[in-house]
Amino acid sequence: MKYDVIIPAAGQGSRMKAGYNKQFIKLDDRPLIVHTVAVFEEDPWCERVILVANEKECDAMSALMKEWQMMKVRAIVPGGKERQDSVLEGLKRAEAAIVLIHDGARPFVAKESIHELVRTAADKGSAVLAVPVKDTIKEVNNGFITNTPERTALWAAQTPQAFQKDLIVKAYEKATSEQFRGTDDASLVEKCGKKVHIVEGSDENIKLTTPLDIDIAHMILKKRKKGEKS
Ligand SMILES: Nc1ccn([C@@H]2O[C@H](COP(=O)(O)OP(=O)(O)OP(=O)(O)O)[C@@H](O)[C@H]2O)c(=O)n1
Ligand SMILES: C[C@](O)(CO)[C@H](O)COP(=O)(O)O
Repeated sequence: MKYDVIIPAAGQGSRMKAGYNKQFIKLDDRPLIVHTVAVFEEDPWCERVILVANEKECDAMSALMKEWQMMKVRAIVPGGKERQDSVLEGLKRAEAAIVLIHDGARPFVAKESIHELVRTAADKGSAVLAVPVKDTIKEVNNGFITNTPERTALWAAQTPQAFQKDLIVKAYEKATSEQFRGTDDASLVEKCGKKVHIVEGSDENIKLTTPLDIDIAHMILKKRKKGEKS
């Protein structure tokens, strides 16, 4: 089952406080973005990788992809102000009937999860990886708790998020015309009144967001080298 993947990597990485885009942080021998792209380079189901980069970093990304022989990277396109703007630019270059969208900052997604996600999206239209929430979540206003939602109904969305191409293109068109802003891609499809399916992911599929995540990433890499399962 074939798919294209859009990898938005055009953020600033401001919460990482590295002083430069976190995509270039080295984890063992390779920069973060190379770890992420390599997952798809090595997946026979993946046809094309469309990488979205900061305008000023397109050349640097291109040099990295050549250096690490990431042959499936067919386009490196300049991104936009927010993640949603960057994904929209990437979507213009997608060709396959199934399109995945995956954060450049999530290098540890498992191939088995990707395949289950692709199968579900091909069958049902759209699917996202997610994990059940472990903490109790509070809604807060002006420093006071206003609600404690029932935890069994709460899941934390991850990426990849997978869609039939026509569906996600239409969802992005509608969001653009209605100026709707979502923090993930599925929320744009939900806005169209379509059902999005959940595929249970893994706690290892972290998004490297703050400095502590770098330590966690090193721990995951070490564990994987030893061949340990989570
Ligand atoms: N304008 C943007 C903003 C984000 N992203 C990408 O979307 C993914 C998830 O976003 P996040 O982890 O929030 O990254 P940043 O926006 O870089 O981080 P921060 O919010 O801390 O600046 C990242 O791979 C990031 O590069 C993007 O392509 N274009
Ligand atoms: C898409 C996402 O990774 C799902 O968890 C997340 O919402 C992206 O976060 P961002 O801070 O909006 O980039």
